Amino acid sequence: VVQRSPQPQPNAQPYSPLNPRAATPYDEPIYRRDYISTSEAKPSYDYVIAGGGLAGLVLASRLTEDPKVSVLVLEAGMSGDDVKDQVNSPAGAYYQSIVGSAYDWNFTTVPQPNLANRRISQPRGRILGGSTAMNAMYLVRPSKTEMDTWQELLAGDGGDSSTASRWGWDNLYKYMKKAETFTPPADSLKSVVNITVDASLHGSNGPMQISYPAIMINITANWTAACAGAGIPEQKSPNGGTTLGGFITPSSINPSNETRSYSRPAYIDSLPPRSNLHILSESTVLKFNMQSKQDKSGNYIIESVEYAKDSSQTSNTVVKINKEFILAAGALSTPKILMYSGVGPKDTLESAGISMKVELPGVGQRLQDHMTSPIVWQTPLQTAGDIHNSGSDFSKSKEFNSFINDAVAFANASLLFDGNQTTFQQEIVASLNDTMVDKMVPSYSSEVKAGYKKIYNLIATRFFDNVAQVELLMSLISPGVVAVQAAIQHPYSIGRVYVNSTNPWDGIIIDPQFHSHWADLVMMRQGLKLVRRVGAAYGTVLGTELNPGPNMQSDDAIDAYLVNDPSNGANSQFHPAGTAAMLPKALGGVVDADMKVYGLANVRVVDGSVFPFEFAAHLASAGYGVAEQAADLIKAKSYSVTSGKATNASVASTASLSLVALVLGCLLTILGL
Ligand SMILES: Cc1cc2nc3c(=O)[nH]c(=O)nc-3n(C[C@H](O)[C@H](O)[C@H](O)COP(=O)(O)OP(=O)(O)OC[C@H]3O[C@@H](n4cnc5c(N)ncnc54)[C@H](O)[C@@H]3O)c2cc1C
Repeated sequence: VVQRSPQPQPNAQPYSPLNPRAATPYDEPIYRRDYISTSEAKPSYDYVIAGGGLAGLVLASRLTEDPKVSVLVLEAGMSGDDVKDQVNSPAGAYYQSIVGSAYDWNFTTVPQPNLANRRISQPRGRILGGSTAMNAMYLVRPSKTEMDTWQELLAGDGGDSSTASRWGWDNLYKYMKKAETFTPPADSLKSVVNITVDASLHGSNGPMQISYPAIMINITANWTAACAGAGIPEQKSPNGGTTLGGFITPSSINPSNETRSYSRPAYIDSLPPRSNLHILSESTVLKFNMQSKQDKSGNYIIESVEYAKDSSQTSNTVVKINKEFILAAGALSTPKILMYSGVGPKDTLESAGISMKVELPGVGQRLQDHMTSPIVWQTPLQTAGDIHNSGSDFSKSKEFNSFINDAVAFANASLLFDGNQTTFQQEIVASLNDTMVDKMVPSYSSEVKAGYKKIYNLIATRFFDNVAQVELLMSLISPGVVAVQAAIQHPYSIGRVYVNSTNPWDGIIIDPQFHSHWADLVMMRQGLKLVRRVGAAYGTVLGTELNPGPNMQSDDAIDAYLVNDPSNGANSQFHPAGTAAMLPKALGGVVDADMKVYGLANVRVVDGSVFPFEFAAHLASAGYGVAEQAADLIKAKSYSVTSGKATNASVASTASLSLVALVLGCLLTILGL
């Protein structure tokens, strides 16, 4: 085990708003005063946010920087105070995980026909902090090519080219950096493990702490060399616009106390009390209510939101909206709230018996996820799992509890096919036709289908070699074994989430249609072959291959393993996205570049639902960037239910200045001056 020298503790200092250098004051009850009980909730707020997860807490924190603005966060899950030690410990993500507990929504998909009818597990955080309280803490950004493609998609097909650039690389990168404070690894780690660091690619003054664990397992030392041995070049500038290559990625770890840095400690617990911010846990948002009339632009105005503690509550609690309602319930739950409020695809709402207010066919569509599967070897060397199982003093130390997997590599199609990818690519491009699209896309809408076709072509051409198709991740969490996963990054399969009742307490139906496009299985199979090449380059550090096993060499055998094996075959990497995509409406979009839901005057979606396609990255960094930018957009211009229009912040302040001038003028006249 390589250990880093002790980190300097931050000097005792008063907590200023979002002081990024402050250790988390998690244990100091004084900082809990933003959390209220149901009876303390006010009848109305300027902004009501559904979901206190990644995006919801970023928004709550940023919007209440203005003391004149009032915000209520409604979080379905519990606060998490009872499990804070489990959540705070990075290694706790493996050894005392809240996945599968009452703090998890414990979603599963419907049986997936192309995966031997397996139901695929989809954990999601049901706790303040959302999925950032249970995630694996990898900090990996999407690539410039992907972000700039998002911008391009927003600018065409009737989109707005003047606002599209917000979602291109330059701007989103600025906001991803705004969210973070980066601390480089200690020299003692760098001298053993090849970690390439360019601090200029990271933020230096944001609430999220981005760093490295205090210890790394020796096997990690050979990661980049083994990748190079398999033909994957080292990525020397990870997270700065390109991801292709092998590297040790930073994690969302607070190095001052070796704890998980996630949206709650970073954005809320580090705040001084704010009387304008109310956070209500154990409060599930069920639906929103809109006025019967449309405004001048033809959009419906939302006037209230209904929520309840649980299904035994006899009538829902209603809170009024002064300005806007923001959906931040995550990619699997945000579309559910839209649908139960009467906004969504006509056929879904009709068959569920929900009265349709706004037809928006893209709601719940475009569901995609990264699928992953490992090769597992025995190893004679010590793993984190061995240390954990030993029960030694070291296994209980703060240093060991900071352990987290962080060796990754991103490979494009030429690497996966050893330079022979052209035929595969041509077949993918050639297989796109209307018959295939009608079969693949579970929607009646020509707009949703147009979006699928356009993005499919971009993935099959522009992304094919310039952007990673597969991520490799090394895991050392189990005793006696090393696992390296291959996770497909740009699936061609597409699915949906939908509802089939009028009762919002009924579960969401999740059908990603995994592997419904033949190319996804081929890409995963090639990924596993590349993993074996990395394993071979590792040499004697890795012993016998346990899974799928040395006998499974043919394409058919690997495919069968991926399809059938319940625990090691293809499973979710837990990155669902796209169900309220930010795209032009003509491409099946649900929100515009302002994050406003088409057809609604004052509802925005700010969470992983808005990503228009899967990025070749873990999704949290992009999520923080999106939420940071959303806060600025809302601060600059937001809707007022009273005035019935959106007001520009500078116009608002000019208006209030004019009012002051008018009052002063009247006073002076009255006084005869
Ligand atoms: C097990 C796991 C491991 C992961 N590992 C990584 C990783 O290593 N790196 C990475 O970058 N990403 C990782 N991710 C993904 C990342 O955490 C998510 O992409 C990110 O948290 C999504 O942010 P969000 O704001 O969209 O949703 P969330 O963070 O999930 O927040 C949504 C919140 O809304 C609440 N909510 C839902 N419905 C309602 C309702 N009706 N009313 C009120 N509240 C509601 C939820 O309880 C939750 O708190 C992982 C995810 C999981 C589950």
